[in-house]
Amino acid sequence: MTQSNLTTPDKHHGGIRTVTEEKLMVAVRVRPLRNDEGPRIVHVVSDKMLVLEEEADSRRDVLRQRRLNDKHYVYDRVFGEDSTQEDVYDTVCAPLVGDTLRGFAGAVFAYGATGAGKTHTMTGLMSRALNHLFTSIAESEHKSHEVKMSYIEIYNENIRDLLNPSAGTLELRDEGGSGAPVVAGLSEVRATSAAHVAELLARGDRARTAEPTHANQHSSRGHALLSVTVSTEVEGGVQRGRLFLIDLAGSERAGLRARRLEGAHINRSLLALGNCIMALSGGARYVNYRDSKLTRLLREVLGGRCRTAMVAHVAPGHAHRETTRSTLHYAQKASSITNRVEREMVETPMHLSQYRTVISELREEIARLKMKMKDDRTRSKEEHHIEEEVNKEDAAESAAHLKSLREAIVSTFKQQMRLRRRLMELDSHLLGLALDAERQHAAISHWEARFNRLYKPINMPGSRLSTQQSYRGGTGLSTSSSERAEAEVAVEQAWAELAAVEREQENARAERERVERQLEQVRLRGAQLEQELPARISSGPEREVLALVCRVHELEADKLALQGERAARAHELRRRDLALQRRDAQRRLSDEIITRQRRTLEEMGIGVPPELAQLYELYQQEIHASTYTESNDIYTPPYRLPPISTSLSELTWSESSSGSGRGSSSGSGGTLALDHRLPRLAPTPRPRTRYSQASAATMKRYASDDSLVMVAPRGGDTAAP
Ligand SMILES: Nc1ncnc2c1ncn2[C@@H]1O[C@H](COP(=O)(O)OP(=O)(O)OP(=O)(O)O)[C@@H](O)[C@H]1O
Repeated sequence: MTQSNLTTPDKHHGGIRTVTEEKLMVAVRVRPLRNDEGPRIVHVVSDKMLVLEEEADSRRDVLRQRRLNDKHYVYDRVFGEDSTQEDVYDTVCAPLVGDTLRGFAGAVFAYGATGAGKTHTMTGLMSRALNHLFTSIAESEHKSHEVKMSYIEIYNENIRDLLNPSAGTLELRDEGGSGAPVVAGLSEVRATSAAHVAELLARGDRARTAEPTHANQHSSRGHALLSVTVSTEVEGGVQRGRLFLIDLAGSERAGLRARRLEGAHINRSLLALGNCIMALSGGARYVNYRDSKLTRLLREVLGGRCRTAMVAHVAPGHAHRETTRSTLHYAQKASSITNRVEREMVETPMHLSQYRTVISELREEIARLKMKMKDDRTRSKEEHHIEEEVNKEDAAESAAHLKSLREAIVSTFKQQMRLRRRLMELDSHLLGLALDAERQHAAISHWEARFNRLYKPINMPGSRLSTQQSYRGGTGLSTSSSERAEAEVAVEQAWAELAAVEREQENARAERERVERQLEQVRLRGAQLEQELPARISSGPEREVLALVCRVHELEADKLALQGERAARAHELRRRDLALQRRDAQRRLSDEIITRQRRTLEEMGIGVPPELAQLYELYQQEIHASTYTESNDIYTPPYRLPPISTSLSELTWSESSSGSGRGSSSGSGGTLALDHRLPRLAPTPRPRTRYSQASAATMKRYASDDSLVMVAPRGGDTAAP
């Protein structure tokens, strides 16, 4: 990454912020030649140059013509076939890890055709980068680092959470203001050690979509994006560094029918990426990132404040000439992209009410100080000449004392601000922890709902032992062993996370109490010092100093007000996301309960009481109305209540069934036949939006899922027993 420029004052933090303009670092890695790829056409000439052999136009003077046609490419770095994973890591990635710890954003992305070696490189980089990160943290003087990671896959333009694959497809939302899109509902896992990270990565890699292609037996069919965030408490806020490691899917020409859609999506997103690279390299003022989810997500990496490295991959054999040429061309274009790299310093997000309290306290302080100045001015007019006479000999001593008093006031004010800030950080941290805990509870409930379904001995919710045992001991439902294993891992992980969160909550509360006590002491001291002021202030310059202190208070209050609004918005978004997830989980659970109840009624041959039938119908309509809207961008339910089989709707509720202890009563005996039929469902409307299309597909899936379809009893038009 070639650096140029410049250092600017950091308005927000009173310090110096370094802003550098840097070119994207471009490296090319050539993987070893395989037997089935024809002769070698790529030759690494030096660690910065390679040559692509071109075909001669005629058979005469082949050698000479080749030499003329051969194309030389120069990059920041070229890795030959015998390069090791360490070589690539040390050159490309290691510097970015150091930057991440210092609050910068860095990214490495692997580009190239299918089978060219992207995943090979990125797997090596990911594990090395995270190990390096934890080693550096252990050696660092700052002990307040927090590492969080998320891992997603974009496959067929759908975003999946590789650390929580059961969450389904996630939405990409544009967050107002910052411009950086947000993946709603994405799990950010707190990573505690290198071993923990290795386990998370392995889990994520297993969840990736891979299939054989003509060029690669284990081809990754989606783009994988690993994001690691390191937050470090520093004076004045939290410094946040981010590292993105991106393994792009490889384009492929094969026309296999089954892979056409997938290929189209991969090519579309890579084309969009290529277009962005071309636009950025040409210095275009407008770059269209919106053509694919990949480019929307990579906006920051390509044209933002990120220090970025691209590792282009090529296969050296003749069979891949066209794709190799195209990769080398894009890589060359990419080397002229420049990013404006900045250290990211974020004020810890805090709840608005916390800001309000501090702001009103500051304003009170300002008002009090102003009063003092006024009082003093009045008094000094009246008493000025007397004071001058009486204290002439003490003037020098008084000035020195006043100076130290002023310094003590400013210093206690600074201490107060630092402690208040710390308090707000801790409150915010506690809020975040509460959200984390909720998230873990939601994950546990999710698996409970899937595995402990309804007709088994009920475990007390929240009981760790019972939940964990239920996965080991069996639930009595037929679930595959791989699903059970997945559940077991997920639940254990969630409980472990929850325990860590609870420990952290205890620590944060203890720390909060300590800071609160300190703050009280400092405030008392400040109040005592201010008591001395009216009697002491006698000169214009001293009054000016006091006015300045007021101004500092005012500015601090305004700044906090702005931060408060921003933080409140971010917090509200997070809260809504979580609420949506929970509603969705509750809805799914209700659907499941209703479906199973109806199925049981049917299997046992019990008719449906009319009131219940009406409720079923209302529920069905309600679900339909709330999920079937034309522009429902925010909430796409992954499940729909399955359609009720027509024959079931013709079941009647029979009074006579009460004799066998199954039915319930109303009216006179006998079959209530047609008057109390289960209401028919409203006809399924034609899908109009992509969401409703997805829902229609989901309905279809339900209909073909044996475990969920309700089958009416054989024979007979009505099923009354
Ligand atoms: N530098 C290398 N040294 C040794 N083997 C390599 C190297 N690069 C790639 N390979 C091997 O080549 C094969 C294809 O590599 P890989 O899966 O990384 O390709 P890819 O570019 O990620 O392909 P796709 O886009 O289809 O996922 C793998 O078997 C991998 O182990």
